Amino acid sequence: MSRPNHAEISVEHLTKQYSKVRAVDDLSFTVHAGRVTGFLGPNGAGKTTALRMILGLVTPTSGTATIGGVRYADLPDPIRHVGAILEASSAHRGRTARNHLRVICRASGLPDRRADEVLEMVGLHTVGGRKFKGYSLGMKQRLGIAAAMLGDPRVLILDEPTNGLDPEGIRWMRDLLKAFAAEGRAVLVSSHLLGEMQQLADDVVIIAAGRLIRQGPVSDVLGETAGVAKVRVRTPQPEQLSAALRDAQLEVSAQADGSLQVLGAEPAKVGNVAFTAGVELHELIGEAADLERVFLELTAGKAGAR
Ligand SMILES: Nc1ncnc2c1ncn2[C@@H]1O[C@H](COP(=O)(O)OP(=O)(O)OP(=O)(O)O)[C@@H](O)[C@H]1O
Repeated sequence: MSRPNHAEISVEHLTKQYSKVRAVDDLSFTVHAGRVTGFLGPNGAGKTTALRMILGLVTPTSGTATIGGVRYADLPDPIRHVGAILEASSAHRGRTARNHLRVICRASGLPDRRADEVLEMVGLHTVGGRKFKGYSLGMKQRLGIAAAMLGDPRVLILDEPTNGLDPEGIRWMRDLLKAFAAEGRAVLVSSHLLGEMQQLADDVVIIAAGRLIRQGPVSDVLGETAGVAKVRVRTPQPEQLSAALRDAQLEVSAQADGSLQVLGAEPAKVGNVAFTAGVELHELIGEAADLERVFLELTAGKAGAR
């Protein structure tokens, strides 16, 4: 067997049974180096439990989670391999951000200057001397990322990192994580915000009720459910067009605003059907399947919270 990439996360048959709840159920997936992997599932799906098992904070009932082939607990110098944020960063309220990071540096055998380097990376260098208690939630999130990056890790694991960030902060986070992955590192980021993942992730792992629903490149997962692609079309001859579209085996429904919605077709197909039927079009808009709808479709009937 070839040795796994040192930044690859491999989850195999991971299961966590609490007394009554099976929080994670025979879950297997791989997080590849050089890619951002979105870990998606409704609230209570088991994301946090799975991440905590990868980080050695929760003991699995069965199964394994390894990073570069090694369990987290067996990594010789974990801060240099894996950076993680499990919740908005917390620090001593009266301590400055810079001192907070320096404390971690000293405890981990890293040079003090590393604190300033990561503050610069996350755009907090001008406020590094301010006390933590004055930090906004967005600044705390940035500080959390700074702390996760101290050891220049090959792997970054983040649980809902955009919670509390404003749109500018979300864009910043997205660019940072993409740049991190582009350097050949692995990024695993959980979220229940699907639209956000669509813009951030290269791959997705979708779970519900502790079980794997889908995994793969975002484009494949969206493509698989191309049937949920929608086209909105406006015409002065809606009856004629509806009939022609149904003849072409497409699903059509009239909308309250007078337009028609066609499911499972590309705009070109709808345009072609209209042209062949001699129907005039005033509007033709394709709406790509978004992750939100794919997600609802894939997890239908599989409640997240148990
Ligand atoms: N320590 C625990 N003891 C008992 N049950 C737990 C424990 N931790 C989690 N659970 C249960 O396991 C299930 C999965 O929880 P988990 O927090 O992993 O989900 P999640 O996908 O991260 O959800 P959220 O997005 O809401 O954080 C839930 O039903 C939760 O109540």
